[in-house]
Amino acid sequence: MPSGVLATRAPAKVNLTLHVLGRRPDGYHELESLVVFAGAADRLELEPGDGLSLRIEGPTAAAAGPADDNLVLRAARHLAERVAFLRMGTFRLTKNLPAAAGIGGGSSDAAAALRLLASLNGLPADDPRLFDAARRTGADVPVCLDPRARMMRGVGERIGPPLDLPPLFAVMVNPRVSVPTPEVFRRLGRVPGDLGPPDHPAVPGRISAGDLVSLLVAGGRNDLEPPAIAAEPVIGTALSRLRALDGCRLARMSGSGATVFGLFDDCRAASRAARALRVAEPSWWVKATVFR
Ligand SMILES: C[C@](O)(CO)[C@H](O)COP(=O)(O)OP(=O)(O)OC[C@H]1O[C@@H](n2ccc(N)nc2=O)[C@H](O)[C@@H]1O
Ligand SMILES: Nc1ncnc2c1ncn2[C@@H]1O[C@H](COP(=O)(O)OP(=O)(O)OP(=O)(O)O)[C@@H](O)[C@H]1O
Repeated sequence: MPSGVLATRAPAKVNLTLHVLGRRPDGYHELESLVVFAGAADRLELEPGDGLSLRIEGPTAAAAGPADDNLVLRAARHLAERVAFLRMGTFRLTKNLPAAAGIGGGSSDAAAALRLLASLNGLPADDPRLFDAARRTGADVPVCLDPRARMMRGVGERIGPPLDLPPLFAVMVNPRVSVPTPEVFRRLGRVPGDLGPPDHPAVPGRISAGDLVSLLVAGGRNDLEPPAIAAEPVIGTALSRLRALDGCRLARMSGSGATVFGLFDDCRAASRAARALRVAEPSWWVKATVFR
């Protein structure tokens, strides 16, 4: 068993598509989503020891709220309820990603905590108790457990096999507004029980970046974009700004927003676009990155 400090990255989750099929009788929404992970990430360390505690630092630490309520601790407690004599310790979270931003920052941190606890306690990555604890922590946590491109269905509990997608060169933009996920779903106005049929295009196991972008443009969408823009019109402005940049092939919102992303042909085009946007909107969070 490891005894030194353990560390892992908690990458941003990006919904390249987000189809809402309808609302289940329990109020949650049934989804189909192609999920990828960005180079942009938080970092989580675990120093094994007595008890369970968390220190948060980094540029977006304040937005993550009080430590006691943090999804890292909530995930650890859910796992401790399922695994007897779970070894824990002190977590140190370096928060770089914007919070309540549609990029699953908290969910990815929670999944990272479960990975570190699994490794400290010698639990196999496919231990069902890890998945159960992830589900209990939040809808986006299961897909973040093994952060690789996949289809996610149901309310996030039906995870497809990893997809071998080409790297996508992207610019992520957060116009510094936060939109609570429940409010965006509420504004969608779906009635419980009205479930439409699945309509997401099949994503081939191997596909070129050009074909993938064409598939996303022709057959994909984010159904939460209109209600999120209604709540925070600046999201619409951020999308228009991205679309107007040289070489932007697709601009779309991730999750329930407010983060939006643009896809570009190569790393240079993405870096150039990010620089231009930072000059035009110095107060926005702008990050050139790669999605995998
Ligand atoms: C929109 C996505 O980000 C897409 O990846 C996720 O579905 C949201 O995942 P999350 O933030 O982990 O969501 P949770 O914290 O579990 O749920 C927050 C709230 O969002 C709403 N919610 C969430 C997921 C879902 N499939 N249907 C919902 O209606 C519910 O009102 C819920 O109370
Ligand atoms: N580790 C964490 N990082 C960020 N926010 C956290 C964390 N733990 C708890 N929170 C709380 O959770 C709320 C949602 O944060 P998070 O960044 O996970 O949202 P999100 O990016 O919209 O997630 P999703 O894409 O899964 O809907 C925040 O308002 C914050 O108060």
